[in-house]
Amino acid sequence: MSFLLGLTGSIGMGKSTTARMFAEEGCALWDADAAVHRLYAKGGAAVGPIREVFPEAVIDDAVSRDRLKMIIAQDETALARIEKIVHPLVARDRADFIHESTADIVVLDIPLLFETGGDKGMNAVACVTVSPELQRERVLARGTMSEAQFETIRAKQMPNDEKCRRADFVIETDTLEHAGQQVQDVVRQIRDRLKHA
Ligand SMILES: CC(C)(COP(=O)(O)OP(=O)(O)OC[C@H]1O[C@@H](n2cnc3c(N)ncnc32)[C@H](O)[C@@H]1O)[C@@H](O)C(=O)NCCC(=O)NCCS
Ligand SMILES: Nc1ncnc2c1ncn2[C@@H]1O[C@H](COP(=O)(O)OP(=O)(O)OP(=O)(O)O)[C@@H](O)[C@H]1O
Repeated sequence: MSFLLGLTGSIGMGKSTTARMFAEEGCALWDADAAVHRLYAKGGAAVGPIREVFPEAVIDDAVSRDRLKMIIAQDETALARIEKIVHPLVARDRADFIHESTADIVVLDIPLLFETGGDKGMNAVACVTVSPELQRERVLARGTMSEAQFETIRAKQMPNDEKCRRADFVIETDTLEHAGQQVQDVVRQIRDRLKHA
């Protein structure tokens, strides 16, 4: 059984970038957002259940994220109803990945790890962090979200300092070089632990 390292952090804090650094160190990588993309795509397991609740969110047999964002902006109960459909499907995808993996360390990139109680199933948790100013700048620079959408998502997430307090490792994503050094250090510590276990 692989060592399960949860990787979390608030929106735009650098999870995906840091996750790729873990993959470069030989860890297997599972990405919750990528799982959601597969579930929403044509043939994905979320398409049918979403269509039943929000028929207007499905275009060409795939879930439209733009439509979902419009629905969420107009109806404050919508996100919770979407989550109720999506989260169990994501959990199944993750369990299958862990079951099939042969790597010594599996890194699970999960934005809502603490919010959904997923941290309990991990051997350790790493949290990425950066200043709120840089976070905002990075998210808005992507151009995929308005300021209001960013604030809605951020308000729903556990504050980042609390996530960092609860994590076993904190990785500061101020520069790529600094983050890379911290990733190597975390991997070294875990492999040392596995050697002596
Ligand atoms: C709201 C949606 C349509 C926005 O899509 P979009 O492509 O613009 O953004 P993306 O999915 O990359 O999300 C950006 C970031 O927002 C945060 N976020 C996304 N969904 C949620 C949520 N339900 N609660 C809190 N934060 C969230 C995460 O940090 C995520 O990484 C999409 O995120 C969605 O369908 N969310 C519901 C499913 C879900 O709960 N996903 C979270 C991972 S399991
Ligand atoms: N260590 C770093 N140094 C400099 N820039 C970084 C670093 N990590 C991430 N970034 C930049 O910050 C932005 C957000 O990073 P990334 O997409 O990895 O965040 P995320 O936490 O996965 O986002 P989300 O929660 O929205 O999915 C990107 O533009 C990325 O290039």
